[in-house]
Amino acid sequence: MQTAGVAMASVSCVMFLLSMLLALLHWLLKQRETGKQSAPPCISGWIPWIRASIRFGKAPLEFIEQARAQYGAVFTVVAAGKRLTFITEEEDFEIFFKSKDVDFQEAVQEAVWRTASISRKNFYKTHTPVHDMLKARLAPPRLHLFSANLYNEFCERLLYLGAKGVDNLYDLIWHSMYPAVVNNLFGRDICLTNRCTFREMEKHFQKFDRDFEFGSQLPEFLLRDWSKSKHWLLSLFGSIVSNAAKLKPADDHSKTLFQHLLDTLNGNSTANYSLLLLWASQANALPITFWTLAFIISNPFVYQTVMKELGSVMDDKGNKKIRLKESDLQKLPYLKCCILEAIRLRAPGVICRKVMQPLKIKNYIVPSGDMLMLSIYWAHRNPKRFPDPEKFIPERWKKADIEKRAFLDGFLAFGGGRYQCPGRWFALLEIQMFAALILHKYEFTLLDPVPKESPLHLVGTQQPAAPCRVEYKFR
Ligand code: HEM
Repeated sequence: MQTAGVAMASVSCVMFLLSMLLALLHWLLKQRETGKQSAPPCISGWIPWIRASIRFGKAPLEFIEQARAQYGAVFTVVAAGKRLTFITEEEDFEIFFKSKDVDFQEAVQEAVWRTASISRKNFYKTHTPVHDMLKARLAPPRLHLFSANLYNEFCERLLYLGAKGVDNLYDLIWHSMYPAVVNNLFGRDICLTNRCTFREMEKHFQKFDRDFEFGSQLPEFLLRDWSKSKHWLLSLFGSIVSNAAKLKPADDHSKTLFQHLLDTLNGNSTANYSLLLLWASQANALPITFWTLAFIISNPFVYQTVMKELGSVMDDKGNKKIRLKESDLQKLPYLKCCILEAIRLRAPGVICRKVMQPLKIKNYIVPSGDMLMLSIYWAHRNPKRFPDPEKFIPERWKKADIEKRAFLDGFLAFGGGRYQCPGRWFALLEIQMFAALILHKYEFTLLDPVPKESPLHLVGTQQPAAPCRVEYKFR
């Protein structure tokens, strides 16, 4: 009787376990089915994975557009083991900038560690205060604190160009603009910007900038040259930081942006953040200045219109010392339209956020852990927003209220949301001031066609794919 009872109990126990197992199996199958249905199309698989990675790595910008045409508005690329989910339609961009289920800091933290050796702990402690300080210090009401000094720095650098010459336009901009802006933000000659020591710093910074994207993703031992330049720059900033601490002015208005950065960091990762600030302030603004000047000089009607406008604000002898204040720049709206149009055409390849909770986009569920990617470069080629999108048409910006610092709808070059680019107003100031001064002082002739943009990089604005020589002489 007892044994029969035990046997019955064991059978029902087994039955119970079996039914639980079946239920679990059924649930798993269902999950797989719904998962399959709802995740965005994924470009992966064994052979295609390698092929996708290689194609993606060789010309990532083109790859995004081809994948969109083939797979639709939302798709995932598995590249170098990471899931990157792209959204390409404007109606989905609000989720990217505003959803609480996506995160900026989680998206960039690893890249910040790889490029500037800022630990996760230090990053979370300091990132938001640094961002807020930069946003406040570089806000429009404070730009006049930079402009007089920036003007003097630019004038001095332009003296080195002499009365005439031939040069690659990109190099010419680099050598004139980079030391001037670094002096302006960090303090005069504090970052080796005097003529003798500048070349070494320039060499390391250019190497750091060129492979920044790879450095942000790969271990350093795979990028020996890049790593050498990174550590050279970090150790340079190590000594700059300790010197700067001794020279700190007490008055708030006399401090450079760099000194405000040191105050905010209070000893945490100071050299590391200084390197990131140097990179963020140069990596996009310099190529955009190149494109602005190249587009203007190569287009006779635009060039003439810009020069007419400049003539109405500055005296017409380029080699005389003229003054140009921040308020004068407001009298140059056409030049500003040219800059904004150049930024539209050469906007950053992608920006990203990390998905923290499964995210519904269209009929798909994007799994947590994915990187959500938005290509500003392609968003700026939406013909509904920007008719004839590939053409350089400064006139399209007449519709924007430039005086009130409003951009055109659909223009996203500076990102958006909580961590939008804090340097955007300073960027527009420096590019406009530099372009006004150099165009007023020199007459330019292009010796090469305007090059195409390099398809290699996704992070930041595009660099020219080939040299572009110009001849310049005093007006
Ligand atoms: C035309 C020039 C520039 C362009 C197109 C540009 C664009 C951008 C973009 C797209 C982002 C990412 C925003 C996001 O993900 O939503 C960014 C971030 C940033 N930009 Fe700019 N930028 C420019 C110039 C500058 C300048 C001149 C500075 C400094 C003086 C600067 C400082 C920064 C910093 C510090 C960040 C990181 C913000 C953070 O981590 O919180 N940028 N920029």
